[in-house]
Amino acid sequence: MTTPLLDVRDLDVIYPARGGAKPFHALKKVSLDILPGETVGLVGESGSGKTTLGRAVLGLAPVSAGSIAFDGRDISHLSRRARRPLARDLQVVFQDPYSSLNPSMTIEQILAEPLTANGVEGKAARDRVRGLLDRVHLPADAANRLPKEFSGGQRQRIAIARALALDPKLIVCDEAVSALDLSTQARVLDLFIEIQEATGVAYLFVTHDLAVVRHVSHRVAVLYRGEIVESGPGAQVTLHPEHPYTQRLFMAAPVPDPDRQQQRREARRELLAAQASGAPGGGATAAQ
Ligand SMILES: Nc1ncnc2c1ncn2[C@@H]1O[C@H](COP(=O)(O)OP(=O)(O)OP(=O)(O)O)[C@@H](O)[C@H]1O
Repeated sequence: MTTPLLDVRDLDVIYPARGGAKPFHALKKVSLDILPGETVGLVGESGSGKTTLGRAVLGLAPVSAGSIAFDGRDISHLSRRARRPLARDLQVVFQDPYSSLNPSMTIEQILAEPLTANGVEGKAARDRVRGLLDRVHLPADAANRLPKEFSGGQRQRIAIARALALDPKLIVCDEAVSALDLSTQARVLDLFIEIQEATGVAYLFVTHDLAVVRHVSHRVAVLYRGEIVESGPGAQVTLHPEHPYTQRLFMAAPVPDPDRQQQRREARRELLAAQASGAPGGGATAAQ
């Protein structure tokens, strides 16, 4: 059996009380693993805790109970300093390509920064920057330009190139295509897949967008109010969801195939009718 690259076990995240608000229990006993080279899509409605899980993996949210192991090592409670070397293997691509790149740095400087911090300098760094631009299908002369000279999709390619600079094993993609228009989204998603096929990188793909999760994920986990209510192979969870919350989530999502859309409408009507009559499997759910 392959050892997971990321192994989250019984994770609780409780945000401390602040400004008169009570502590907030954002994740409850969440378990999830990602194998090397695999994409796990994490879906759920707004506020379900998706970003919190990504942030906990990155050391940006408090681990109140449970554990997070990466590449066989417990990283649940590392200090900032102890975490630094992890940046080689564990990277992130955020949603907003407009705020995630330093506007005063050239693309070469942006891409060279993680390289320099890891002792790759001079010609080796310049060659690597050229290779990274090529990897994300941007021209070599992009190196001398500033972020403001690029479109949203191109900026996201630059953010992806930066995440790839040190050949990471896992990238947390937090709503990484949500700010892009649909056709740009599709091209950037295809780029993620192409990069994975070429490098073997794994992704934790955090998204509220079910079309996105269908497109990229080998496996899907569904979060509802801080708990994973269903997980399994992508096709199984997205096409034949078992948990009533997942059924509602996916049936409410538009899909491009009109036949499939019709099937979903009918299945949704049946489910709602079953819920209204209190039939088994149609009513008492964690979603209520
Ligand atoms: N720093 C924080 N302090 C207190 N509560 C927080 C904090 N960050 C998030 N929360 C709360 O935790 C819950 C989960 O938030 P989170 O951002 O993880 O959800 P999400 O599923 O990613 O939502 P969205 O899709 O809207 O980004 C929300 O109720 C949110 O208000």
